[in-house]
Amino acid sequence: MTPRLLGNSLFLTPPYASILLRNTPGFSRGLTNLPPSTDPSSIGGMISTVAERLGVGELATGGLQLAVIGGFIAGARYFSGFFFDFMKKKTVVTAQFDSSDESFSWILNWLSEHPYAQQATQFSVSTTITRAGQRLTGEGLDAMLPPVYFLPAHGMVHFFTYKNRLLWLTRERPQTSTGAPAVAGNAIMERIQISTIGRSRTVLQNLVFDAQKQFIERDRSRTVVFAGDQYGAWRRTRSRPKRPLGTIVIPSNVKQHLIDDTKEFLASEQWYSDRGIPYRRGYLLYGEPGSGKTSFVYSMAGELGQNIYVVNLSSKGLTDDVLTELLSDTPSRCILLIEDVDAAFVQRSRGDSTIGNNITFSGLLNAIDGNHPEKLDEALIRPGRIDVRIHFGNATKHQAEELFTKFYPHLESNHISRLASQFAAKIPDNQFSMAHLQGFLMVHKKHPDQALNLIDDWIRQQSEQNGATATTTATTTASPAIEASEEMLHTNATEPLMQSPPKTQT
Ligand SMILES: Nc1ncnc2c1ncn2[C@@H]1O[C@H](COP(=O)(O)OP(=O)(O)OP(=O)(O)O)[C@@H](O)[C@H]1O
Repeated sequence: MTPRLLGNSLFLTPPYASILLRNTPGFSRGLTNLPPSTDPSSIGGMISTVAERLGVGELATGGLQLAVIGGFIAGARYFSGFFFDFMKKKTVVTAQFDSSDESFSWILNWLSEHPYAQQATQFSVSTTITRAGQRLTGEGLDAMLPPVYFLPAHGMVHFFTYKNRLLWLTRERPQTSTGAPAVAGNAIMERIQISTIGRSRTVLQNLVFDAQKQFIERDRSRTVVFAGDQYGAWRRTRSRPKRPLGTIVIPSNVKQHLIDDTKEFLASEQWYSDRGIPYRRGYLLYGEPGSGKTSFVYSMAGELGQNIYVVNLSSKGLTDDVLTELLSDTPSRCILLIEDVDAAFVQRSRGDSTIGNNITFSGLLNAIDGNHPEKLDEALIRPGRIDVRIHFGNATKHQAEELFTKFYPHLESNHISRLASQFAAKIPDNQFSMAHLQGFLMVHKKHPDQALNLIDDWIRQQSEQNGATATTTATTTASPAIEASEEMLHTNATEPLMQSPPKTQT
């Protein structure tokens, strides 16, 4: 191999030239062993001639040859890469999807349903479709089995067709300049690139829109839940089948009132805008654990066709700034679910300025109000922040009866309503949470008669256990947090189940 030939091949076939350079270990050694050429038509010969005219010695002539050839090759490599990129830009369109973005999930979902992914011989198997490490789980057809997604494998090129066009795809994990895997959030970043020949990007754009539509379609019958992370970004965490409101057992007048209230709110954006009032409505759900507060929010989300954005005030890493960032970044229409708000009341009543870990009460108000410092001294519960308060208590007899009936929908209605009223008659009012009763009925989910026969024993057992717990609690000092929160709950326990401050709209 002579430098001249190599030089020619570099310019004539750019892509191969760079491979040649990388894969020819003897090349540099061969170069250093080259004697100064005497052929005047070769590059070496030309250099020798120039060197002779300049009166340079033989050793120096060899060095000069090396320098010129080295420069020549470096230049050739640079220009070949440049040329290759230039040609690629002119002839290939590429769409890139990073796992830090929502669109990555659309593409993965689309790919998992594309015939190519079903037939590919090199494929990866996943039980989740991840976006920056966030799991989309629990979406299998069978609730007991996780879903399985078949996806094109990493680190290779996959060819497939879309609308009669040949496309190719690569899936890779990008690296940082130090060679470490790039991360997005707390997960290793992934990148998908889809390319096709041509200069028009219409085909790739259509693919993206198809993928988006398919993804949204899948979500239509589901409620999608996003959680705020410590960087102030919303991450999709899961989607759940919509829970019908009928499965939530609370007084029907309250339920209906809330449905009407929220629907009216959703229809009055213009009204708020005309009066310069912030377009939001706050609902405070408070009361006993396991009384259906969270379930009710999810059902309302399904009923209203809204997604849920959850911030937990006790989560680590949540600061005032992060909270403000999150709340200012919610979509114009959504349900913002702020969990553990009681932490705010409890610690404020103790005189603490911080809630949970790193956020302050004023920071919370700030974030809710859209960052208006002049409102900081106002309490959290006032119309405009919290417009409706709903108390969720332990199960009443009436709720127990309804829960029982809903548990056995397949049984003959007269029979089941007779059993249900007998069951309810045995349940003491306001003693057990709905979650607790649900747990008992789950054990007898196929045997309502058995449930009725065993409920007395269960109540006795629970009362004994509770008695033991109560004694233990009485002998230990209750934490100030518990005392304070009790105070607040008791104040409201005598109120009707739902209270609504005077409406702003008349
Ligand atoms: N009123 C209710 N109607 C129907 N199911 C209920 C009701 N209350 C509780 N449940 C059931 O009990 C379980 C727990 O309910 P949920 O998580 O909604 O309670 P919660 O009030 O939000 O509790 P916590 O305050 O501890 O978060 C759920 O499976 C739910 O189906």
